[in-house]
Amino acid sequence: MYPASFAIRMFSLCLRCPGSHCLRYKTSKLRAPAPLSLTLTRTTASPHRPVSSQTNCCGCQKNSKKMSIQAKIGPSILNADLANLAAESQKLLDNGADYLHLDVMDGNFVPNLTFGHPMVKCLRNKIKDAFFETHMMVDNPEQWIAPMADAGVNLYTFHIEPVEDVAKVSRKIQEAGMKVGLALKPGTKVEEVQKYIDIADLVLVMTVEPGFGGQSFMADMMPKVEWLRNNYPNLDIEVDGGVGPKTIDCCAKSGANWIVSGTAVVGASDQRKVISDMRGVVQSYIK
Ligand SMILES: O=C(CO)[C@H](O)[C@H](O)COP(=O)(O)O
Repeated sequence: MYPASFAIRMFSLCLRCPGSHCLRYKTSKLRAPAPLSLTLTRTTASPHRPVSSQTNCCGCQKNSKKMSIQAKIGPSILNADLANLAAESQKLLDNGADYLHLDVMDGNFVPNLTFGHPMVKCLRNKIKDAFFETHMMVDNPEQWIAPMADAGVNLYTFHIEPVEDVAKVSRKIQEAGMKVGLALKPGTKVEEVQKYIDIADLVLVMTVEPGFGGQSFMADMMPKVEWLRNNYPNLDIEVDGGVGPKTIDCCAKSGANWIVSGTAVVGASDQRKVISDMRGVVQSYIK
C-alpha cells in the first residue's frame, strides 16, 4: 500500500498528461492498488483488460477510451416459485432480464439448501438460449464443475473463501467451457481476490450474507466495489443481495455493472419496468 502523499504526488504528475482521465498511480505499471478509502473515477489502464496501447511519456494512456463494460440485470430466482421455475424464468427473460442468476446452496457453506445441476439441466432443456450464471454457495465448488458445464451453465461463480487453490479451480472451469466468477462474502477483504483477477471474468461482491433472499442491502460493501472499479475499469463487477430500485443508484455509482436482483424483480407487478429502470441507472454511470 502506498502512502497518501505518494498517491497525491503521482496524481499531480498525471495532471500534466493530456489525457485528463489518467490516474497513473493505480495503473498496472505501478501495480499498487488504490487505498480502499479513495473514491476515484475514470481510469484508462487496467491490468485486467488494457484498453489502449497508446501511452504518453509518463506511461499514461494518450486517449481516453470508453469503458468496455455493459449494464446487465440478472434476476435471482431464489424467491421465485421453484415449482414453476421454467415459466417464472421465461417471464423474467421476456421482461428484459439479461441473464438468470441461479443460486446453488449446499446446506454447509450456507445454512440453506436449494438445487443442483439436475434442476439446472432441466431448466436448460426448457430455456435454450439464455445466459445462465450459477452462484455456487458450496463448500467444494470443484466438485460441481463438470456436471454444471454439462447442464449448460455459462458462468460459474464460486466463493473463494473455502477454496485452497482458486487458480486451479478457475482453470478447470475454463477448461470445461464456462466463464469464471469469483465471489466474496461480506467479511472477505477485496484484496484477497486481487491476485486472481486476471483469470476471472467477473467478481461478485455479496451485499448480504449469502444464504437467503429478501435481506437488507449492505451499503458498507460499496468501498469494495469502488476499489475494484477504480483498479479494474473493464472488469465485470456484480453485486447480489438486497438490490432493487432503492439501492441500485448506490451500486451503480460505486461501479457495479452486473446486477443481481431477486425479490425486487421477481415480486414486482411490472417486472419489465423495474429491470429497465435499473439497467438505465447502471448505464448512466458507465463512461
Ligand atoms: O445469493 C443470494 C442470497 O444468498 C441471492 O441471490 C440474493 O439474496 C438475491 O435476493 P434478494 O435480491 O431478494 O436479496
